[in-house]
Amino acid sequence: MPATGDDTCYDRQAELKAFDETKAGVKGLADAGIRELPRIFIHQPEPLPVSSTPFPIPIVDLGSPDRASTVEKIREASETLGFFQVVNHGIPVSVMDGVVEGVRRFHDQDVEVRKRFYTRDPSKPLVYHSNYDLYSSPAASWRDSFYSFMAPTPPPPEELPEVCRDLQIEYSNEVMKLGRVLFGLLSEALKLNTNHLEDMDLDKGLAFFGHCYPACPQPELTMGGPKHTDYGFLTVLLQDEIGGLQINYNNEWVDVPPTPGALVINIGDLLQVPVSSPGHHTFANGRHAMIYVSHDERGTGAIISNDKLKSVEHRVLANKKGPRVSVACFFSTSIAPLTRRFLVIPLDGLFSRLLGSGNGIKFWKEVWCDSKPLLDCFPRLAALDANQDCTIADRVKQTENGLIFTWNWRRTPRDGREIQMIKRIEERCERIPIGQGEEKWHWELDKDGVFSVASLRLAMDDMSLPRGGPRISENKSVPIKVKITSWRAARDSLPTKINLIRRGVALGDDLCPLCKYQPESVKHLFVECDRTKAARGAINNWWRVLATNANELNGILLGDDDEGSDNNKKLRLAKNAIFHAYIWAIWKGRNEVVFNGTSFNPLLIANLVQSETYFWVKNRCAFGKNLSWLEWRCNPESL
Ligand SMILES: O=C(O)CCC(=O)C(=O)O
Ligand SMILES: [Fe+2]
Repeated sequence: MPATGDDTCYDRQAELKAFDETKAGVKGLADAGIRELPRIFIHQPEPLPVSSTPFPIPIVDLGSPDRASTVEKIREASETLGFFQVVNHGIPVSVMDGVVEGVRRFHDQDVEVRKRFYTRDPSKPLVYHSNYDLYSSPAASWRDSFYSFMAPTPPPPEELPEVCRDLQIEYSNEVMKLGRVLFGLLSEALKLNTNHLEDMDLDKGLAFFGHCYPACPQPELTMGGPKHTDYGFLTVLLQDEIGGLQINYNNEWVDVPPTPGALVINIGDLLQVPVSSPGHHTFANGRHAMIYVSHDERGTGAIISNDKLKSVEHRVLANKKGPRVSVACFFSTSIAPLTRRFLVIPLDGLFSRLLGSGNGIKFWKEVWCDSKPLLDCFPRLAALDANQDCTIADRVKQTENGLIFTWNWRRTPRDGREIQMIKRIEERCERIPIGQGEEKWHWELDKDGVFSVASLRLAMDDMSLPRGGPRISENKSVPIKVKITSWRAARDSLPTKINLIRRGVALGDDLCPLCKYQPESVKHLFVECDRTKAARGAINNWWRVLATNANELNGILLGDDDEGSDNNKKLRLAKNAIFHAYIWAIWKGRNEVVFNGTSFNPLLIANLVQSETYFWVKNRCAFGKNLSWLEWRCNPESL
């Protein structure tokens, strides 16, 4: 049995750090000729099977004169697979081959040269590292990458690595042109004017990623790239001849074999954006609402594809052959301060699902009592069920005397592990309020719980216009998603355990997931909990901004109500940003404990607050433009 993350004897964080500090990436391990994978790379077995029959990923000929049929093919592929390939796309083969070679050369450089680019600081013109989520993912992947934001504002060429700079620029320019063509076709596929998506500026921001998947000694134990969906609008992927990319189609992994001359195109989360029908269960995939706001930032919302186009899960297998090289270009708005006409609102936690009898939800296959489907958490047990497609109502019912389970196993479960797993599932079910009748989605920002774009806009206005109750901060240095979190904390509407219980959600206990000592209210979590006090202490070791002994949430920011004592506006803004970052980082850290079982580390919170606020001040405030990381760390008062 391979070692996994829940083996407490091993200091995973220390191993991750040691690996990261080599700055040599996975390539360094492969070059050293290691035979056995370090345990940080070992993944849990994947529950979904690999498809036994090859499934062709459609190839769309962009040179075809029959536009209607091209649009139709793209529509069909984008609505089902979320993936297609394009040929005759206008990018010369020489440019494609050139950029793959350039990326290969980058990763082949001497380790000392590579090290100079190795960083986790996203403000650098070129970021090179192994596993962007090294410290947060359950297992590291056998991949190194570098990336740059090539549009709307590319870095000065001299900041890009010499071995691939020209190719990176040339290829990105070509992808930008292709992007306009693709967004035109996608607009038509959505029955909109050809220019619709381009006019919304979806084609304006581009990130270039150069991935390298070195030869792996034990590919069956790890992944080249873990399963994920792409965050942005649209991805243009160029892979070399080795292969390994797979997509999840009907709960099977299907290969996307390399096709010479073709590019792989896939829909990202931001183009899917399902919000208008939150009752629809695919909502669990959609993490954001994209509101298109007209020029005065007060127009009506328009949702882009409203769940028509699919952002589909994919992964990359590790391989004994290698290194495999790929170039992924993402059109996205999260890049740079692209345009102020978009507001991307994170919807995590703004919807909560109120379960009915569970008649329409698959017990094993859909997300309902955990952050993943039970099939992913308990694949062995799911395989033992005589009907893996059963609904929640088939397996569990709420009665006056509590929950009644109706299991239907192929054979009697064995004592020991299997019985234990059944107990664990039953415990999870106990935490979820199973009711009667239909499922409902409760929209947190509306008192009736009903979602509409209008209610979202109203809530946004409510946050920004002068009315009673807490208002959303006007501090422009702070991103909206962060301000929403602190606004919700101030109006006591974050789903802490106490608030969930108040809303009738039956939880096992009401204890704070961090200290496990006091009930988790907003006030406890952000103000009273010793763990978050420690985080404020750690932040104060750098810059004394937050009170550790406050009695109320709005007493945390030191000096906030004594404006006269601090007449430096810049400092006031920066300190206020730290307050928002603190709330946001605590909530994020708390959710990681609850949903991913990670531990809460006050020092990491302090680091996150320090680095996030640095980027906000630097990128979002005119006065922060020339701020250096060193100044921010050593002498923030010098702002
Ligand atoms: O390397 C590949 O084939 C896929 C990369 C990918 O999925 C990504 O960068 O998001
Ligand atoms: Fe991807």
